Parts: sequence; C-alpha cells; structure tokens
Amino acid sequence: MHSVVINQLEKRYDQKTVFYDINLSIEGGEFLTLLGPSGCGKSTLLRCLAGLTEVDHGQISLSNEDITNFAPQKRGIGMVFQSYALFPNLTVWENIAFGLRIQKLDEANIKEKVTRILELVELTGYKSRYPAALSGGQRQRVALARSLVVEPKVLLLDEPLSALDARIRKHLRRQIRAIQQELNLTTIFVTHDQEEALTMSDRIALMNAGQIMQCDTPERLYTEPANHFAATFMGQYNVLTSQQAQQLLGISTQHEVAIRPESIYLYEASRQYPEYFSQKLSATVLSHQLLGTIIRYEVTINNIQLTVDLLNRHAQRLIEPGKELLLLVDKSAIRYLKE
Ligand SMILES: Nc1ncnc2c1ncn2[C@@H]1O[C@H](COP(=O)(O)OP(=O)(O)OP(=O)(O)O)[C@@H](O)[C@H]1O
Repeated sequence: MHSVVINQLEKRYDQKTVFYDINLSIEGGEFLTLLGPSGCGKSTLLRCLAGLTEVDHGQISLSNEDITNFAPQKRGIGMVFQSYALFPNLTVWENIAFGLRIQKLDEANIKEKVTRILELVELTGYKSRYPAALSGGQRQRVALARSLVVEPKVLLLDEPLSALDARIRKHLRRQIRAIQQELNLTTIFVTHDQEEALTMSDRIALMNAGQIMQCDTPERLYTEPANHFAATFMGQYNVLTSQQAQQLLGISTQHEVAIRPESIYLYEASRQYPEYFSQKLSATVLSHQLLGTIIRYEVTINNIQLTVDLLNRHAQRLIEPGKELLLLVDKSAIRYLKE
C-alpha cells in the first residue's frame, strides 16, 4: 500500500494562481476525493500528481519517495479520465493488454493478468468487442481495467462517471469502490458531485478557488462544516449572521450559525419537545419543492429566509405558498462557523 504526501504545492498559469499551499496526506489504501465547484483547481491538482502538468512549487511524495520531477510513466500512477480514451481499432482485450505489451510481458503473463482484470470489472463476455459496440458504462470499465492491469501504486480518477446516465453512475460508483477496496489501492477521485463524494470516499478534501477548505470524513464534513463555504456547498445549510441568530433563536455568538434544513421541524401540538428545541417560530411559506421522500420549503420568518426539509409522510403536508406554519429548530444540531 502506498501513501501520498503533498507538501506546499503550487501551480500558476502566467499571472493566474490555480492553487497554492496545498498540503495533503493520503494513507495507503485510502479513497480520497477532491470535491469542489468547476474551476477550483481539482483536475489541475490531479494532473500534477500524474506528472502531466508541472508544478511551480512544493513536493509530491509517493511512499516517502520524492516524485515531483519524475516523468509520468516513471511514477507508477494510473489515471482514468472522464472521456474514455480507448483505442477504437482494438478489442476490449487488446485495449487492456496494451500497457502490458509496452512493458514487454510474455503472452502467458498477459493472458493471466487480462483475464483476472476482466473478471474484476465484470467484462469477461465482452473481450472480443470493439469500443464502438459498448455502452458508456462498459467503456469506462474498460478504461478502468486498462489502468488497473499494470498494477499502479496509486489510481487517479478524474470525473470518470460524469458522462454517464444516473442509473449507471450509481452502479459504477459501488463497483469502483468495491474494486478499490478489494485491491486496497490508494485512490484519488475528482468530482463536483457531492452525493458521489459522500457515498464513495474515506475522506473528502473540499476545494474552493485553489484552496482546501476542509478535509474530513464524509460524515464530519456533512455534520460539522468548518466554514461558510463547507456549510453552503454541503447539504444546503441555512447560514445565519450572528445578528440573525440572536433575533431568531436568542443565540449570542460572534460567529455565523449553520442550521441544516432537516434540523427544522414542523410543530405538532401533541408532542413534547426537549429543552434543546427553540421556541415556536411563525413562518410564511414562500415555495415548496417535492423531492420524493422530503418536501423542501423556502419560508420566511421576520424577513429571514430559511430552507426547511420535511419528511413527505402525508399528502396534507404539502403546504401552499402564503400559508403560515409553526416551526421549531433543533438547537443541538446547530454549527458555529469559525471562518
Ligand atoms: N492549461 C491551462 N492554461 C491556463 N489556465 C488553465 C489551464 N488549465 C487550467 N487552467 C485554469 O485553472 C483553473 C482550474 O482549472 P481545473 O480544470 O483544475 O478546475 P476543476 O476544478 O477541475 O474544474 P472542472 O470541474 O470544470 O474541470 C481554471 O480557472 C482554469 O481555467
């Protein structure tokens, strides 16, 4: 298992700084996701790790060896891109065997390795097909197999699922994670999709404008955002200024206050509420959005707008715009944003 350490990494294009002072340690066998909005620098960071883009400052180490200036093919790093980049004139088998032929492995060895990897990505029956006769998900599995067959120390995945439809994407998420765990392969995955990051990763490095805003387990990132960006990018938090928190909840703080939409409840007269719930708040519905298991309301309370997620248990719960309703906030779920 191979660890990766990134130390004070910086990349500029002319006057534009893509990222600077990036520090990250990825443990051997870990699945780390770089998550962030378009243009935040995650693909460039991945390309720097692969050696496809030069860095301006800092070091990259792989299992304690400084590889910052190594050529891409000397790094032992495999990479899968969003576009499959398969050879259209080669069969699935030959696409996967390609890297092994370059390494001049003997035929028996190639046969054994390609057979094993085809089983791993569940494409054994497709070995004689050409890429044009495969679905998008199957092509991406060939691309994955081609990277895995040469047994890289680290696997880099740059939005490998974003060109696929939702159903295939969910299936492949699980499959990639299962393969990564079976091989115990150190993996760095790039995505702008929060759900993908939350469901697949051991840890997520949340990036914005060339900086890592928070690096944590999915659960901690979601329930304990460290700053305004993390709170608003993950999970649709309501962020109140300290003044609004005082006005709405009687909370005295210098920091912004983050409240998850699912921590706000519709008052039910028959229930007893623990002391960590707020007073009843009278809100006016501005809009509602039916999301399946939940209904997302935009409401306003004394000119403070909040997003509220209520479980879609009863048909009568769909409350029309303009209607008044009584809400309670679970204050134990409130987070204070220090940055
Ligand atoms: N070769 C280049 N020359 C100049 N600027 C570049 C180059 N490559 C990337 N950039 C700039 O660096 C910034 C980060 O780009 P990057 O592709 O790393 O972002 P990203 O987070 O991966 O976004 P996306 O999800 O849209 O790919 C962008 O502003 C981009 O325009």
